[in-house]
Amino acid sequence: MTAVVAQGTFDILHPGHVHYLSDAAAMGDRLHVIVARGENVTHKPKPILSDGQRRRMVAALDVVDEAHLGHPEDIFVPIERIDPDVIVLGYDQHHDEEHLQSALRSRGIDCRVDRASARDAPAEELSSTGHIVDRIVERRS
Ligand SMILES: Cc1cc2nc3c(=O)[nH]c(=O)nc-3n(C[C@H](O)[C@H](O)[C@H](O)COP(=O)(O)O)c2cc1C
Ligand SMILES: Nc1ncnc2c1ncn2[C@@H]1O[C@H](COP(=O)(O)OP(=O)(O)OP(=O)(O)O)[C@@H](O)[C@H]1O
Repeated sequence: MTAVVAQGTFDILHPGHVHYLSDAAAMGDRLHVIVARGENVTHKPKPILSDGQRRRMVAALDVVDEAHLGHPEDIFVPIERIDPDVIVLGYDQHHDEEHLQSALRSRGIDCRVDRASARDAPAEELSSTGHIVDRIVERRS
């Protein structure tokens, strides 16, 4: 049984999220998703939806076996509990594979790090939360 971990913000679900999570699910038998706490999202605007709502929406996806809310301070706490065989990063996530791998090793966590593929979105599709929010603001203002 290969346990896989994927993680992200997942604010306002779109087909890009489904692609990432389907890709991650295909790399093992059981997919766990860690949903980032809003307070820890610092590289882009804070999520619109609450931590609990984002976690519940991710949990409702077919490819997801378990969705966990992230730890507020230490990202390795949920990893230690889940004990995955592989962590699958999103194709564009800023986390560095080598750096993450050595941090895992120094915590005594034996797990490899892989990356999901990018997705070719059809032109009419909005597959970025930032673009969906921009479109809403443009249409409603
Ligand atoms: C292996 C791994 C585990 C993570 N676990 C958590 C966690 O437990 N709690 C959390 O808030 N964020 C966690 N994150 C980080 C988020 O997914 C996200 O990268 C972070 O909240 C910052 O968002 P931003 O990078 O888009 O600013 C984890 C990231 C990685 C790579
Ligand atoms: N169109 C896409 N194709 C492939 N993977 C995607 C796509 N959109 C999102 N993902 C993956 O899903 C991960 C989790 O999504 P997250 O909600 O953190 O970011 P996002 O949807 O790209 O948001 P934003 O547009 O605000 O940056 C992303 O880091 C990314 O790797």
